[in-house]
Amino acid sequence: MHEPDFGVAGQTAIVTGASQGIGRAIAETLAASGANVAICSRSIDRVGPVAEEINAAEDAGEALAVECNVREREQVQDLVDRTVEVFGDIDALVNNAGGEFVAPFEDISENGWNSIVDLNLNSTVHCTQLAGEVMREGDGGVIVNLSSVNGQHPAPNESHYGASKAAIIRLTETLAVEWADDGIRVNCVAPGLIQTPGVAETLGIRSEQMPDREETDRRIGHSEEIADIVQFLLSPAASFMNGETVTAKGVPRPDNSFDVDLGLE
Ligand SMILES: CCCCC/C=C/C(=O)SCCNC(=O)CCNC(=O)[C@H](O)C(C)(C)COP(=O)(O)OP(=O)(O)OC[C@H]1O[C@@H](n2cnc3c(N)ncnc32)[C@H](O)[C@@H]1OP(=O)(O)O
Ligand SMILES: NC(=O)C1=CN([C@@H]2O[C@H](COP(=O)(O)OP(=O)(O)OC[C@H]3O[C@@H](n4cnc5c(N)ncnc54)[C@H](OP(=O)(O)O)[C@@H]3O)[C@@H](O)[C@H]2O)C=CC1
Repeated sequence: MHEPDFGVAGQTAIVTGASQGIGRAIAETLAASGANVAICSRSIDRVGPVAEEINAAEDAGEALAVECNVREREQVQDLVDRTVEVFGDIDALVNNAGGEFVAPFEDISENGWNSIVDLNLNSTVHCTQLAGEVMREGDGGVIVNLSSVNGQHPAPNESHYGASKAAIIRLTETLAVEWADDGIRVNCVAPGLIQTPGVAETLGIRSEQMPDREETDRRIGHSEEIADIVQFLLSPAASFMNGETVTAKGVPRPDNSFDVDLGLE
């Protein structure tokens, strides 16, 4: 009888933006399954405690915390170097760090546009090229990128974010083809609205003010529900998936609306 292998034990995975939210859930999930994780954020004071918590857990993989702004290529190179130094190799990369602000297109300055494209798209390029170099010189690997439903469908006031997340989907598809012969799979996850500190900040509300999952039939997702999909894509069970985008948005929202008042006109 065939038994599916959803495991990641023994893998070394870089997870960007892992001090909170989806990235933290991904790091904790992979480590709980026996993977070693190199996790980063812009502040060692924020990401360090996540690594400490993982390292204190029994029967989990090890965590290395690195202060790294993924918008800065030389800092990403340091993240890659330190991961190889400590764990010996890189098997997986999860390009999770990202963000946005909500604003009408006409009100987004050149710097505002560039900051979101830089944070979401260019950082994914830095991490993928530099960690990908290690994978290509070694025995391949697996990459998972975080896009968004807003990269698949239009949403007002998210032009910069939507454009950067749509580009991530096409980058995923292109690299899956380019790097297939290097033994590298590249896939993508496109979440709907997920309850995280970042979303609460974007919406200008406290996390606990967000509608709870039970309060609405079009509920907001939880970070762990995205982490589980990422683990699947990194596992041997997904060995025949390459260049795909997995959407996770609960009940479909054909009009792409949220059950949250964004406070915008
Ligand atoms: C609505 C539901 C959302 C659903 C989808 C969820 C998507 C997510 O990604 S949620 C999780 C992400 N977390 C966050 O987005 C955190 C909250 N946002 C931020 O911390 C920041 O906005 C940032 C990280 C996204 C950008 O930071 P940074 O690059 O440091 O930006 P600066 O403050 O230096 O500003 C650069 C530039 O952008 C202009 N700007 C900033 N906010 C706004 C705004 N609300 N409206 C218009 N313009 C904005 C800012 O003025 C600067 O431009 P210049 O003034 O021309 O220099
Ligand atoms: N939550 C949602 O509804 C959705 C989220 N997504 C995507 O999922 C990903 C995670 O979102 P979410 O968990 O909500 O975000 P949060 O804002 O809650 O967390 C973002 C994480 O990224 C880190 N980070 C931000 N900027 C940088 C940077 N320049 N370099 C390194 N780390 C950085 C933050 O750490 P620190 O501040 O310590 O640097 C934090 O750990 C993003 O790509 C987002 O676009 C997609 C669809 C929906």
